[in-house]
Amino acid sequence: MKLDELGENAFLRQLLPGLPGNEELLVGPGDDCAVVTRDEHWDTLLKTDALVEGVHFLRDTDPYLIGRKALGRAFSDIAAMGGDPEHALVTILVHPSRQVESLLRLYEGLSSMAAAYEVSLAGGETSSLPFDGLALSVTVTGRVLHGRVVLRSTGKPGDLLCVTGRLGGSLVSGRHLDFTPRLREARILCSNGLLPTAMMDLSDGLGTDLPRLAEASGCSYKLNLESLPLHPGCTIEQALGDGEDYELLFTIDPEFEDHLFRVQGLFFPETPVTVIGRLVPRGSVAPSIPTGWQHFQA
Ligand SMILES: Nc1ncnc2c1ncn2[C@@H]1O[C@H](COP(=O)(O)OP(=O)(O)O)[C@@H](O)[C@H]1O
Ligand SMILES: Cc1ncc(C[n+]2csc(CCOP(=O)(O)OP(=O)(O)O)c2C)c(N)n1
Ligand SMILES: [Mg+2]
Repeated sequence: MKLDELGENAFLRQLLPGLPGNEELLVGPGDDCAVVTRDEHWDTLLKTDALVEGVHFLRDTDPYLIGRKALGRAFSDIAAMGGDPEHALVTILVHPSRQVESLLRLYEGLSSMAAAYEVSLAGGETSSLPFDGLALSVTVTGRVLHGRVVLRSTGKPGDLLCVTGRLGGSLVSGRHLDFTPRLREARILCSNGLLPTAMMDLSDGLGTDLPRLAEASGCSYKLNLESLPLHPGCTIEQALGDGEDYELLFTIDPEFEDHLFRVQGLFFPETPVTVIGRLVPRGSVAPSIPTGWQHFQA
């Protein structure tokens, strides 16, 4: 069977359950990052992410922005676990005809994003690609306080569904190349006595990622489409389907709603938080909403 007949989700459902773990692996495939034990204070987060010409950026995209996006995407996943990034390794696969200067500029982008969060670029790998193109793979490690990691799978029926920022139009606006990973907001949400019950980042679009969080948490969901925080000029369909918002989708106990907005107003008033619905017991009919991005879709 070909991948485009199966689709990304079904392929991963087939692939992931058989993979080996070990005693130190606390959270394996299925969440934004893997979690591994470190010491009595910290757990380690592991993330790898690919960026491919023609899929995530175009041939004429400024390489500086490609570099920033490559690392920013992985940082967004670290944020979604309630952690902080520490080190990065970068693999580049590139056709020999490409300009050296463009790769150096790509590394300026990587370096600027790394430096902004005091992350080391600790090494990587370079290989030639036997056909025209450029692909990058970024692996990032991070840390999270021992026992305080926030998973996708721990939301409870009744919890409020919340998003940071605004949604939609990432490709047409160019925002998919120029976003701030929500590390600061996630850190604040995970301290200050709030601790989201579940969290993930929005890379494939709310229409794909919300059902993933709900399913992982063993819940269904109610979504108030009118409440979605749209980027100016965007439609509800775009907010659900465009993807690459790199915002946080998280759930909290409704008891903490007032506290959430006090904390947001005090510590990150520039980033809105919006309640967009709630988790409900599984069995309730999930609304049918347009889905977002899936690799290998024909
Ligand atoms: N080729 C693979 N081998 C092992 N695990 C994979 C592979 N591809 C994806 N995964 C795992 O599947 C889950 C979903 O992947 P992905 O959609 O890329 O996550 P995210 O949207 O958070 O970046 C992740 O936990 C990831 O580790
Ligand atoms: C040239 C181009 N076409 C389409 C898109 C839109 N797009 C590409 S990948 C993607 C989804 C996110 O990428 P993925 O590799 O699935 O990230 P992950 O879920 O693994 O974090 C979207 C919306 C784009 N950014 N650039
Ligand atoms: Mg994806």
